Amino acid sequence: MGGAVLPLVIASVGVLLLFQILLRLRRGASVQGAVVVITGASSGLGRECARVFHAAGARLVLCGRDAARLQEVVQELGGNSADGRRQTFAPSTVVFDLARVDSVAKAAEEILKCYGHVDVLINNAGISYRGNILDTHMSVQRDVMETNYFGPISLTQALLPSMVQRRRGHIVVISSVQGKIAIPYRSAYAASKHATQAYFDCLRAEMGHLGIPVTVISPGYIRTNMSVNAVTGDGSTYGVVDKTTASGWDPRVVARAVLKAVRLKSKDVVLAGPQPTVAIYLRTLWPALFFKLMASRACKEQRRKDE
Ligand SMILES: NC(=O)C1=CN([C@@H]2O[C@H](COP(=O)(O)OP(=O)(O)OC[C@H]3O[C@@H](n4cnc5c(N)ncnc54)[C@H](OP(=O)(O)O)[C@@H]3O)[C@@H](O)[C@H]2O)C=CC1
Ligand SMILES: CCCCCCCCCCCCCCCC(=O)OCC(=O)COP(=O)(O)O
Repeated sequence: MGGAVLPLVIASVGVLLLFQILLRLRRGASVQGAVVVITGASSGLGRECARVFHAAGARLVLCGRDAARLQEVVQELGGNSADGRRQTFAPSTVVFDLARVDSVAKAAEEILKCYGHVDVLINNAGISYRGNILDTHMSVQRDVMETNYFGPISLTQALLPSMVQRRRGHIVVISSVQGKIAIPYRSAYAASKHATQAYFDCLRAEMGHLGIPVTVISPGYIRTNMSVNAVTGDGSTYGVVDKTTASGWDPRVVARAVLKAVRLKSKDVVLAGPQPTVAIYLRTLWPALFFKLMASRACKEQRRKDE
């Protein structure tokens, strides 16, 4: 009896590893010719997603606030072309400000006019924040919420009816590790990402029977301009490249993971190293320790600021 245990364990581990390898090898559905809308496509992760989805043959609608910077991306990606392997398409652009929620419905109409429908909406645009709660204006808390939460959900709700009608479509949102754990001096940002996680989890459940998948992607730090563009407690721009951002993941790696998640119709994906991943589990399994660690992190950061 005892002699049979070891081979059984080895066989089980082998089957599990094989299963993992097979999971990794899955390619999922193609995005060739699919209409993919990307918000925040003018820089950072959105721009890399534009490159990756364009190369995969998607018909892109790129969104942002700055027409000139969006055009730069269009120029870089080039016009329609076809080689032996794949046809690529010149992207369209739609310019609008997600924080002006009343303008989003009109933007959605413009987006729909590009190709008549949307196959994949990637809610990527967002802004971060740096500040302590005591010194943060309520207007800043609201503004971050408008850009990161109300804007994306307005766009989603404006595009959903046409997806429901076609019984086709896919909603993706770029949240953050901070949609799963809250860290000190990020109240506005973490709150907006927690709200995002909750809304899109509800949407996934409600869209399940209609066959419209919802994917929430939660990256850790990514090497982009996000810390430079972050807003502070008084509404001014932070303007600093944080060490954590500079040493973050390469946005190309994250963009490829976004494409993979779209192809596999994944539900919830965390793209982060061991520390943030462990922190997410700790928050649920051992909250008291997690809160202690966050309090000590807050003290350390405060001391650093005081020095
Ligand atoms: N960088 C990081 O460490 C991480 C980033 N993320 C998430 O990734 C996403 C992309 O951020 P990232 O690329 O890093 O940052 P960037 O600052 O490089 O890009 C942000 C993009 O969002 C757009 N944007 C900002 N505000 C608005 C608005 N009001 N209306 C329309 N578009 C807007 C910007 O467009 P423009 O200014 O040209 O109008 C820009 O294209 C965000 O949702 C962010 O929360 C998640 C985890 C980590
Ligand atoms: C291996 C042992 C680990 C023990 C775990 C201890 C807990 C450590 C806390 C780790 C906190 C991680 C925070 C990660 C935050 C993050 O990745 O945020 C992503 C962003 O959205 C970045 O935005 P920002 O504006 O904050 O730069």
